[in-house]
Amino acid sequence: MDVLTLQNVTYKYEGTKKNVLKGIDVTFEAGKVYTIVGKSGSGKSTLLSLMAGLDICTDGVILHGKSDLKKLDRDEYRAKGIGVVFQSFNLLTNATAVENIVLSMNISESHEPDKKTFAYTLLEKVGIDKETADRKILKLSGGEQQRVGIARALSHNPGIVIADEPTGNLDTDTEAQILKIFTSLAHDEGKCVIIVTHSKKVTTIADIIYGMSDGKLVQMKQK
Ligand SMILES: Nc1ncnc2c1ncn2[C@@H]1O[C@H](COP(=O)(O)OP(=O)(O)OP(=O)(O)O)[C@@H](O)[C@H]1O
Repeated sequence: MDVLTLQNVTYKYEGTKKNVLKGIDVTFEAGKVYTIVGKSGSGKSTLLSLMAGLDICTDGVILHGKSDLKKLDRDEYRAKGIGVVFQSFNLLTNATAVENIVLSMNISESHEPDKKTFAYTLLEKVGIDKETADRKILKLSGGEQQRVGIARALSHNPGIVIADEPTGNLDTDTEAQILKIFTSLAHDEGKCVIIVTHSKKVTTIADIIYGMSDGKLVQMKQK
């Protein structure tokens, strides 16, 4: 199933002259892991921010299923359709892991009857036990924080998970553990997982690798 389709997507930052993205055509399907690689400044994060509904393209169309992101309620799309994982985790450091998840569920107006129990279950799924879930983020390791970041992205059960350098701050072993979670989300749960990365290790889990070069996306490998 196609979950995200980009047709001739072009983007220029306001007040600048140069197109950062130049006519991108690509389809992302459910159940697959995609990685996007490319030099610094080639436009990867810009592309992710458009797919995450944080901005709209200057030209072209992005479809979520059959719905045009330009016409959709993008707040709703961000709250329910897509989960985002950041390199720097972006968690509330003075709150506990479980509080971070519950807060995110409140923001996305989750209808889950018992949010706290659901949050513990979600955290357990990504390898965070109850004792760790009750600790403040500041007292968790980088790998644990990223697991919480993934659980938060999953808290509204999105069909698409996008991640910007999700293992950039982690050691090799921890990176491998986090990558297992992403693989399982795609292959066992049918989510569409899109990861921007500079890490060779991350590209090894990809079903499809795209290279971004000067605002254009080129398919490099398909399993
Ligand atoms: N807010 C902005 N205003 C103007 N230009 C911007 C803005 N943000 C990014 N750019 C420019 O857009 C281009 C693409 O940037 P982008 O962050 O998408 O690249 P990237 O491939 O993600 O790089 P990196 O790997 O370093 O994160 C760069 O030339 C950058 O300078």
